[in-house]
Amino acid sequence: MFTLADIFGHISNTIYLVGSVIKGSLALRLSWVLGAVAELVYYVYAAPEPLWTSIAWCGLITGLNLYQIMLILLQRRKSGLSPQEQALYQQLFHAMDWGNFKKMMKTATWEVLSEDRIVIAENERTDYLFLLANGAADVTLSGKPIAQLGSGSFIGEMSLLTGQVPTATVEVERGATLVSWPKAAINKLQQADESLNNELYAVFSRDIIEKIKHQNLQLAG
Ligand SMILES: Nc1ncnc2c1ncn2[C@@H]1O[C@@H]2COP(=O)(O)O[C@H]2[C@H]1O
Repeated sequence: MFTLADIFGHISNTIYLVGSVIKGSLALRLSWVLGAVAELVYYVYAAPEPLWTSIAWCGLITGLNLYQIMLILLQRRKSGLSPQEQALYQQLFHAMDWGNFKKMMKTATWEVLSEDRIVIAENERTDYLFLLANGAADVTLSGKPIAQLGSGSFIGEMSLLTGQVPTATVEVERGATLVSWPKAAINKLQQADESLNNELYAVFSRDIIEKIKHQNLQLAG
């Protein structure tokens, strides 16, 4: 039969376990705090007398992690970027300097599509670069499907790089979260800052490599 102390011991270790599986330093720190608090209760009731040395260690671990959580939250607030933008940075733009990414995000517009939308049509000049932050899109050429795009894919980066007309038609599915930039704003940033320009090339290269890898798998399969 479990005693109250046993239950808190198990709760504590379950929290540590879950916290270790979830990605992200904030989740890990939170699990350390919650786990240490549950462990502290365990040490109060596990023996006839509270185990003061272990309780003191739990208190110290809780305090240090609370301090680190505060630093992470302060850093996030100072960064001036929304949690969505920060997630985008971690996922796709980490090759870019944080300040340059912020400059890019200033010219970006976020939108959740209420219906399917053709954002780029083959051979028709477009004034925008898109990023599918979340959702799916179909790429067609002369009406034939050639690829499917998932979260984290750029749309229109090829024509932005070549200066030519778009190579395909892209229809984004309803419910998708789309980020868009006026190409003129991106070009202006590229011309004003060589490092930003190089970093953007690195980001696009990664995207195009992923597309080629995906295409290769489709061709092979
Ligand atoms: N084979 C492909 N796989 C994935 N995406 C593609 C493929 N061909 C074209 N695209 C995307 O469709 C877009 C059409 O406009 P762009 O040529 O500017 O940029 C293109 C890419 O973003």
